[in-house]
Amino acid sequence: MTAAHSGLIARGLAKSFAVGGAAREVLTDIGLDVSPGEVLALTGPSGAGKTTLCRLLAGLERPDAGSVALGGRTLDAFAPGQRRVALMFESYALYPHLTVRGNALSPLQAPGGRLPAAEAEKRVDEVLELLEMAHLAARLPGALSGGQKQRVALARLLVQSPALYLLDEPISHLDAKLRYKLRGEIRRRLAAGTVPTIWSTPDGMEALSVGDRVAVIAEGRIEQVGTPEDIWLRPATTRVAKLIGDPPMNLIEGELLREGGALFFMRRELRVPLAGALAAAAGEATTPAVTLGVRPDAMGFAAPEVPGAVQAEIYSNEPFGKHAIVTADLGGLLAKVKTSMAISQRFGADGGIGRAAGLTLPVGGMVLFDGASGRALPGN
Ligand SMILES: Nc1ncnc2c1ncn2[C@@H]1O[C@H](COP(=O)(O)OP(=O)(O)OP(=O)(O)O)[C@@H](O)[C@H]1O
Repeated sequence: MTAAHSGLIARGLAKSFAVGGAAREVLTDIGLDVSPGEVLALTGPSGAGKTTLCRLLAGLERPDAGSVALGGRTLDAFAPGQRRVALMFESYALYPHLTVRGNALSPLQAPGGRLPAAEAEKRVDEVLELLEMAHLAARLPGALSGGQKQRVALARLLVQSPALYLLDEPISHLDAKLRYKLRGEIRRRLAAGTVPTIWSTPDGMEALSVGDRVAVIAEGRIEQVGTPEDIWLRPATTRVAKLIGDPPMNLIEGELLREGGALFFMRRELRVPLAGALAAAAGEATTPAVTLGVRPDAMGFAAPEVPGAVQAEIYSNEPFGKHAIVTADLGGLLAKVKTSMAISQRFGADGGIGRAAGLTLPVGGMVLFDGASGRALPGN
């Protein structure tokens, strides 16, 4: 394989595992490009194949098909130790007999990564400080919490100067405060360098926040690769739409209806006029069955009698302090609306469960998907 750039290039990777005597393909035709200094966030549900893909790239598993190049050379014949890949294991794999500092220093004392002692110590100090672990430097892993162990594994990764960083769920076990802080700090550090990074996480919002680009994987296939904005505004499939967002996009199955010159999306009493890009997308539909995607923060509430408001009933009302998630029942169809606390409180002290409300739909900010394949219609 000739490399088009000096980052990571993977083409046609496939992997099966034998389960109960039969081969089960867990990765199919995976292609990825990660440029030098780029952070590619890899996100997908549990079991999608994220860890297996990281293991293939690190050389810990052999692919059944496909090829990997890094820094302009093909890695396929290289053993893990020859690949200059820094992999942070989901299971941490710490040395139990070494202190936190000893674990963090270990890659800098190994052949291939060795640094002069003073420089190695300095790098470890700096990374332990960044990860708020300096005060635990003399502890053994056995005396650490799960989140602290995860930070030791992170430290051991960040001290290295590899040709590729692979971070497999690097901050999943940290408390929320540290997770928010470190995802920014680590991203900043990785993005300032020239090493390509893959950051795997099941959390779609974490992926949007850390990735220059995001690759969404489901059932062993890449569903979409794009900038965080692409993935957010133009999910390629309903699967991607279901994985991204807190809460994710509302997906409403319905039908297209042409009346006079106008196009509508219909689902029982819900009737949404389609204009602009949505009308163009609707024009590409091959069957009337479509799915309309609406982000929870794109919808609003109005009094039920306001003309154009969709008649709904409050199903649940969850206050989060800064905003609220109100679930509206549209005649058996539940839609989540992300709204302000002030509006959610207007429904009453009890949350207004069962009260009538009007739901207003956005003019833009919606996506139409083909009802059968779940793929976004061209033109969205
Ligand atoms: N050694 C193995 N033998 C058999 N099946 C395996 C093996 N390793 C992984 N699998 C299967 O491959 C699929 C992908 O697993 P993988 O660990 O790569 O997913 P993941 O996306 O990393 O999930 P998680 O977020 O839960 O870590 C799963 O169905 C898993 O059961």
